[in-house]
Formats: sequence, C-alpha cells, structure tokens
Amino acid sequence: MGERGRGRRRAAYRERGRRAMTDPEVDGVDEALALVGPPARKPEPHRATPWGDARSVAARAGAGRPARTRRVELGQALGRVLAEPLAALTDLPPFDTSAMDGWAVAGPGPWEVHESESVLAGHAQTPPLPDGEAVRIATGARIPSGATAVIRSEHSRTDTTGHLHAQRAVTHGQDIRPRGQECRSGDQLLPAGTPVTPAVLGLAAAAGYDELHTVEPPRVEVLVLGDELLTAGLPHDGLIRDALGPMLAPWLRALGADVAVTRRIGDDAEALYAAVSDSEADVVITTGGTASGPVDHVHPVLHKAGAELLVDGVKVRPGHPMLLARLTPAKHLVGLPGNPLAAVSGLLTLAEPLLRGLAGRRAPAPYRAPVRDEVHGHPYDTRLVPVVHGGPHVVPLHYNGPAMLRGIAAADGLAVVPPGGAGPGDELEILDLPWAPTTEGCFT
Ligand SMILES: Nc1nc2c(c(=O)[nH]1)N[C@H]1C(S)=C(S)[C@@H](COP(=O)(O)OP(=O)(O)OC[C@H]3O[C@@H](n4cnc5c(N)ncnc54)[C@H](O)[C@@H]3O)O[C@H]1N2
Ligand code: MOO
Repeated sequence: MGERGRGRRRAAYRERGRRAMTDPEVDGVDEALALVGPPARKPEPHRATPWGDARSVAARAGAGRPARTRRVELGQALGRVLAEPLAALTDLPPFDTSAMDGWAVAGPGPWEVHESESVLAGHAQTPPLPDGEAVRIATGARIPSGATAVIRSEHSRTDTTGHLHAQRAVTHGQDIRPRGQECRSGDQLLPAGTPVTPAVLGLAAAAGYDELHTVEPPRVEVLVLGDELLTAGLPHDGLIRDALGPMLAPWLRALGADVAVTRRIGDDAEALYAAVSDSEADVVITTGGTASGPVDHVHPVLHKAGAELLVDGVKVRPGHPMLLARLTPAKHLVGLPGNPLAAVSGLLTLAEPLLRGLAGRRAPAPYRAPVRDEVHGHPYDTRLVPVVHGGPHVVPLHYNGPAMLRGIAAADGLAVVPPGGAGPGDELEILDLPWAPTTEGCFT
C-alpha cells in the first residue's frame, strides 16, 4: 500500500477511535484504543479465560459442593428451590367435587327438588341422592353419592310443582370434577430443583404440605470497596455515589442468595483481608479493586489468604478484570470490577452460575434472538450489551459503557455479542435479567 493509502487508513482508524471514545454505545476505552489503529501484532496472551469457559468454571465450582437442605414452613420457602421432588400427599381433588353452583341431580330429569336441603363446600358427606331427585349444590362441595351430573343454576328452571328441568342437554358427569382428576396421592408434581414460586406454594398447600424440604440459599456477603464512595447526597469533591451497594443485594437475592450483609470498606488492604478471612459466608462478593491500581487490593489480599484463583480475568467487555477464587473448599470469592456495568457483567458471568449451583437451581435453557440493529463488537473479546425485547427482535440499548447503568436499567436482558460484533438480524445468545423493566425511556 502506498503512503497515501496508509495515511487514509490511519485517518479512518483515528476517526473510528474518536467515535468510539465519545459514542456512549461503544463499550469503553479499551475498544476505543483497539479501534485507533490496526494492531501492530497480536496482543500478548494473558491469563484471561474465554467468557463461556469462565461461566462453566463458576458453575462447576457451585455444583461441586453438596447442597445444605432444610425443611421450612411454606411461608418461608418462597425463592428457595425444592430439595426433593414434590409428591402429592393426597388425591386432587380429594373427593368428587361440583365445578359449578347449581343442582346435583341423579338419573334422568325432571327431578324432584328438596328446597330445604343444600350441599355447601366444606361440609361433611351428605346423604345419598336417589334417582329422580335434585339437591342444591355449591361450587367445590362434595358430590352426594348417587348424583350423576351437576346442572348450572342458569341452565335450569323449577316449575310450580317443585320439579327441576334442565334447559340444555345433560351429559353424564357434567360439571363434576372427579376425585384424583389433577393427581393421585404419590404422583410427582414437580421435580427437585424447581424454584418455589407463589404458584408452587399454592400447589404444595393444595397437595397437603405444611413444610417444604428446600435447599438452603447460599449465604453471601458483599464488600463494597473504595474511598471515593458516598452513601447519600450528591457527588462532590471527587466523591461519587455508591451505585453497587444498593444494587447488588437485591440482585443477588433474585439469583437465589441469602445476602447477610453489605459492608463498605475503604481502600484498606488490612481491613479487606480481615473481612475476607473472617467472613462466614459461602460466597464473598467484592466490588472494585480488581485492577492493578495503587489501591487495588483484591489480588494481594487473595494471595495473602492463600486463595486459589479459578478465574483471573475474563475475555469479556465490560468487566474483564473480574475474578473467581476459592478461599477454602466451602468459601468462594467473586471479585467484581468497580465500574458499575462491568460489575453487572461479572455478576452474570461468575456469580450467577456459582450461586445457581450452590442454590441447587437448574440452568435456564439457553436461547438466542435476532438483534434489531448492528452491535459493535470488541476485536477479540465477547461483549455483553443491554437489550430490551421488542417484538421478534431484541433491541440493543445505548448508554452501555462500563461506567454506565442507564442502559441496563431499561433492559430486560443482555446480548452476548461475539468478537467482531453482529449485524441486524443476527441471532445472539440472550441472558435474561430476573425482572422486566417497569419504565420506558428514550434509549433505543
Ligand atoms: N491499567 C489498567 N487500568 C485499568 C484496567 C486495566 O486493564 N489496566 N481495566 C479497567 C477496567 S476495564 C475496569 S472495569 C476497572 C476495574 O477497576 P477496579 O475493579 O479496580 O475498580 P476501581 O478502580 O475500584 O473502580 C473503577 C471505577 O469504578 C468506580 N466504582 C467503584 N466502585 C463503585 C461503586 N460501588 N459505585 C459506583 N462506582 C464505583 C470507581 O470510582 C472507578 O471510577 O479498571 C480499569 N483500569
Ligand atoms: O470495561 Mo472494564 O472491563 O470497564 O470492565
């Protein structure tokens, strides 16, 4: 290539780099630098683990320990997962039941009505119903023996002689829910590993349970590092608000963790060492201090604690300095980078698979969706980009830089963008967030 051609190419790279530096959609300084010029040579190989491998390592670390289980009352089981299959303790329904308010009838009509008698839900067995007779019945009440059908009140009329007539054809067994229609005692209703949702609580109660045998949620302690963090008020004098403290505990709970405490620790290696060593949590999560700045104490503290680094950096943007360490066979540490979206990336890359294993949860089925717009890629690493589901596509959101939360706050998922990026219509793996956005904003 001639000098002019090279000059033009350098100018084009500079322009792309300049755009990347200022475009909030482009993911941070690293990408910007990567775009400034064609790499003179391949980058130095580093210890960073490919994104998919890092998730597998974290999942294996979580699954490698037998889960602690406990029987808890139904009211305390929400959000845990079943430690054993949920088997029905009764037939459901437990007896033949009326599905409608109306009349229980026996044999063909018209039927003689006993107005003084009626069968209500919650009452003990009523006398048998002889052929040719009808008795008033409520939804959910036991069907008297001998009854062959239920006629809805609105489909019946009583004549002056006290006889009941059906206004529609009556079929045998209509509007009767037979005993055991939903399940028989002993049937498996749900497998072990099912998250206990409000619906599961309802099913368990209906099936006769007072307590559920559940996996104990892993205990998590969050340590927020940084001298520059304020817990209230407006940023001032180089101090900024702690965005991770308020975000992580509820997010971790949504991932099945029992967050005992969120503690703030300044940039103090001794304090961090003491907090990590003394913690009785199953998982310690730190934020910040993962890089190699003068007050980035996470690596030295792990070294001093004799921890084994299972993942030390991940080929993902944002969040590449994230790490996973084994402090003891029963205690892990996830180091989330301090940049807030980088911390989210670490949460979903390392903390989520680790906690899933410890909480006895099954992995969600991976799925892909076409992306509506072009998404810039990192030259070598995976990118995680906030998206929102919109019709058949997912829509990538702006404001996805490592220090930004504006995009993720409007997102319901993260798209996994391979090195080099994706074009409109390309199918990308999607990591769902455990909630749907409640606000709309001008982000797309
Ligand atoms: N020489 C290098 N420097 C940096 C690298 C690198 O590879 N080489 N990586 C950059 C990347 S990428 C990230 S991400 C950060 C990771 O930094 P740390 O984990 O050490 O985090 P800090 O330095 O403590 O903080 C980074 C940034 O985030 C802000 N922060 C920290 N905690 C919070 C919080 N709770 N709420 C809101 N904001 C927070 C902090 O003020 C900094 O601005 O390192 C780069 N540097
Ligand atoms: O991009 Mo860093 O990876 O800001 O997390």
